[in-house]
Amino acid sequence: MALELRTPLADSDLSPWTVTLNTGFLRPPEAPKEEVELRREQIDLSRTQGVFDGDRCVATLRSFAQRLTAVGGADVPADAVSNVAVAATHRRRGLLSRMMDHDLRAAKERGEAVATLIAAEYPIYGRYGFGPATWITEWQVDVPRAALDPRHSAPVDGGRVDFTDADEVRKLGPALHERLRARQHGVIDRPDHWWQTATGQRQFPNRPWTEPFYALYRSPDGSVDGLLAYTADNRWEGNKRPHSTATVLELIGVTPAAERSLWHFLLSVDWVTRVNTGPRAPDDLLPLLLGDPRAAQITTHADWLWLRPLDVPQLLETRTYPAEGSLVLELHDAAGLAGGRYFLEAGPDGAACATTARPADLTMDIAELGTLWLGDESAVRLASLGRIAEESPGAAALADRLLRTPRRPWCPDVF
Ligand SMILES: CC(=O)SCCNC(=O)CCNC(=O)[C@H](O)C(C)(C)COP(=O)(O)OP(=O)(O)OC[C@H]1O[C@@H](n2cnc3c(N)ncnc32)[C@H](O)[C@@H]1OP(=O)(O)O
Repeated sequence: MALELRTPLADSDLSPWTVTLNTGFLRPPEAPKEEVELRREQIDLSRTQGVFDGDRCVATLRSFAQRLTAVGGADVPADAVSNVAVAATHRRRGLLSRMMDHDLRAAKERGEAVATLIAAEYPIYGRYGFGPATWITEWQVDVPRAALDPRHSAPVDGGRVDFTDADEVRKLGPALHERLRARQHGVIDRPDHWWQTATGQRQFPNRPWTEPFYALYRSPDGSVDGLLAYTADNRWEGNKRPHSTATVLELIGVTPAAERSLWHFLLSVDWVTRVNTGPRAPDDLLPLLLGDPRAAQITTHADWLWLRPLDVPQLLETRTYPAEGSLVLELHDAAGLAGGRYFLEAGPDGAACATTARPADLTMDIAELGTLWLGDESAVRLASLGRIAEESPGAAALADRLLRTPRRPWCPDVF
């Protein structure tokens, strides 16, 4: 029997679709009523695909509209790809390729500048034109060794840290996050339902929920500049010695003072002897805020947000550039979505990008532009690896002067 790709997904298909997704993600192979209800509210069925073998759902993929912050703080419309699963009984028959092709073409037609995803495994998505664009580092901090100045448990700048609750987080968090989005490239927007699930107001039935501790940092003028959410176990060693681990679910600050104050606050909570930071930008301030930076051991360092360019002029004209320069980029795109030769003229006052007949300075696959666009990777390094061809001498170094950023991009969210 032919395998049928259904999109938009019918409401009645949502239950088998959920079972297939959960099975692929090695979660209990069921679709509890509450979970289906939650998905019905949160997902866009018109952008959801299911492949059916007769009555059986054997593959899932969905996308949704997202905003992604470019270098400089403006954002671009993105096609966020998520919930990709193919039943183990039907793997390696091209079902992912079929669904991805359908999704990317639809995104291109809608005018979205880029597709985004967080890859379960590194080798899956490069073939579709995605390149890793941001990385994350997780640290585990040995608190006693961190040698913190005990006076720093309260903000040193006249600001204050206060515990708060989920209701207040839902009230104040979105505006704070919008300020983060306007200053940190790589951040994605958060729909209302993100705040509901992140604060336990709506819960997936098969995922255990522990109410976290919340704290807000307020600057001396009273503005809410930082938010911390963490859980802590309550463990003791023999001889009544506390040995608790705090795990950060969220720590965002829109000023260095907010970040510093929230880290120092968390590291001074009594009984906490270990802090797991969760996924941070690799250049997070944390280790250098410690008296002994070696107290922060890296536990994970991994690729995070992957980007697949769909509209090259829109991408290159939306971001900012620290220097003047022009480059001709020859981009190969096997899927025929965004390839071509583009002339970029960029400078601190703005940029223009359009197709051109001029000779190329750099030739690369479209995935490499996905890797370069947020400024994290070096074109010189990619040229050394043979992933970029330098057609005119010095073009890779010029690309680095134009594209790279002093601080690294960071996407704090999973989707
Ligand atoms: C954004 C997210 O949702 S990430 C979550 C991804 N999902 C998972 O990891 C859940 C478990 N895995 C799966 O469901 C499936 O194995 C998938 C979705 C990863 C792949 O689905 P499939 O339908 O088997 O992929 P498909 O047959 O279209 O493969 C296309 C090509 O990618 C390759 N490929 C697919 N998955 C992998 C992988 N995990 N590692 C390496 N290569 C892979 C295939 O070998 C094939 O190569 P070819 O064209 O050279 O023959």
